[in-house]
Amino acid sequence: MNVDIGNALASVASPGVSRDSLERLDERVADAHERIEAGRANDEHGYAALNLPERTDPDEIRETVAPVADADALLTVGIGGSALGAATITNALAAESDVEAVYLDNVDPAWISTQLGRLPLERTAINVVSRSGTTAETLANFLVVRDAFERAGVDWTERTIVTTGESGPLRDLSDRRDLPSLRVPDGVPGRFSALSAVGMVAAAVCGHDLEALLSGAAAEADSLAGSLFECPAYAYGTTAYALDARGAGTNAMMPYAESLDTYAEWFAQLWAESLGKDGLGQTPVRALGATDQHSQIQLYRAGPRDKLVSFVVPDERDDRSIPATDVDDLAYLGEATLGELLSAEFEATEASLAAAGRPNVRIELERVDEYELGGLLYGMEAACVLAGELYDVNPFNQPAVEWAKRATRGLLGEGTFEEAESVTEKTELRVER
Ligand SMILES: O=P(O)(O)OC[C@H]1O[C@](O)(CO)[C@@H](O)[C@@H]1O
Repeated sequence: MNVDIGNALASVASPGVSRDSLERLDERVADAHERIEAGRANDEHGYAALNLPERTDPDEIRETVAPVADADALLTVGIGGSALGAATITNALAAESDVEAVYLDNVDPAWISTQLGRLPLERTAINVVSRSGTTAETLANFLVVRDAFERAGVDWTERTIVTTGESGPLRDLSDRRDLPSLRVPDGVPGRFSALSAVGMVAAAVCGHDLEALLSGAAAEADSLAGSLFECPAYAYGTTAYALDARGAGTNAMMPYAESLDTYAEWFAQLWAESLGKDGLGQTPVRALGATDQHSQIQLYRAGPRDKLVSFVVPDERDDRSIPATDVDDLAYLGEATLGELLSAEFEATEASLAAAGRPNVRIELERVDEYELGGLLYGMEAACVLAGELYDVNPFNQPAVEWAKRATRGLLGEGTFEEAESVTEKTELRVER
């Protein structure tokens, strides 16, 4: 990935960051880079995720998924970082695969039943992913999926791949049933695990090029340097941090490729769960170009000056011509292609924000393929770790999510939890029709 931060400079936008401020921040980037490299060298928790390009073994992953190589559909049962990385890869590359990748990353009963009802279970592989092995939604969905396979007379043990930690209920089940399984590498938080077996099992079952994904990530890793002016990932992380410090508390991630829609969702978890700490953090918002030009841009251009817009744009894309028309007013379209229209829309929207003095950053990819995706995922993870250093927060934990998990377990009778009692003591001011 390449990054252009020109439209985030104070000479263009407000809030904006001046060149001088970037120069001063670059001294902190040098220190942060040293810290990150030390964390990588010692395989410290979290930093270890930035070693995945050289640690992940594509052969081991392909061997493990070989029993389900005949699948027409892949049902991934996982949530958060145990689904979004894989979904980003397989949804971005869906046009290249004959395998339909479905993600059960919620417990909405009607939706789950619809998915199970429409898939050819006898030719569907099950990919169960949970780092902790204890996540209620994932385990509940897995119990439901198993039951559905059994009712359909399909042996789920023949079609299941498990990715989890070294211990926990899912590890126990996997060992007990001798299921093909892989380990979530130690020290790699869920939202930073797309380039491990967590993201790669789905990519392998869908036939994507694991080596290309990892070498794209490795190239990004090689670009990490002690200056933001030499490292796209750090340039992005520093700019986002600097803009937040100057009032842009919202970061709208707006890829100009339908295939990158899930990437924006993955970014939202990465940015929110990593940096949302100690009262700090920039709120990630998902948007999509050109679609959200017709829903969000009014606000981004004329609303409060509290947003950074982050565009992701591929330079090359498969194209489709717009047929010529005898309607004079539409002649300008008939002479173009959809890709040219989308690129013009992107450039026009980027320029429209700059013209209104609204900060935005461009993240450039050559095209949406395995190599570039690997680089994008790694680059944004490194940008996030760098931003964590600048915010001086721990980007690798997520203690605030545990309250609701305890309350849920209490409400479902799995022991006594004070959080569950608080749920029943809700303050009410009901307004009824
Ligand atoms: O992989 P696991 O342990 O099932 O967790 C799933 C997700 O839930 C979280 O722990 C948040 O609840 C995320 O950090 C994680 O990606």
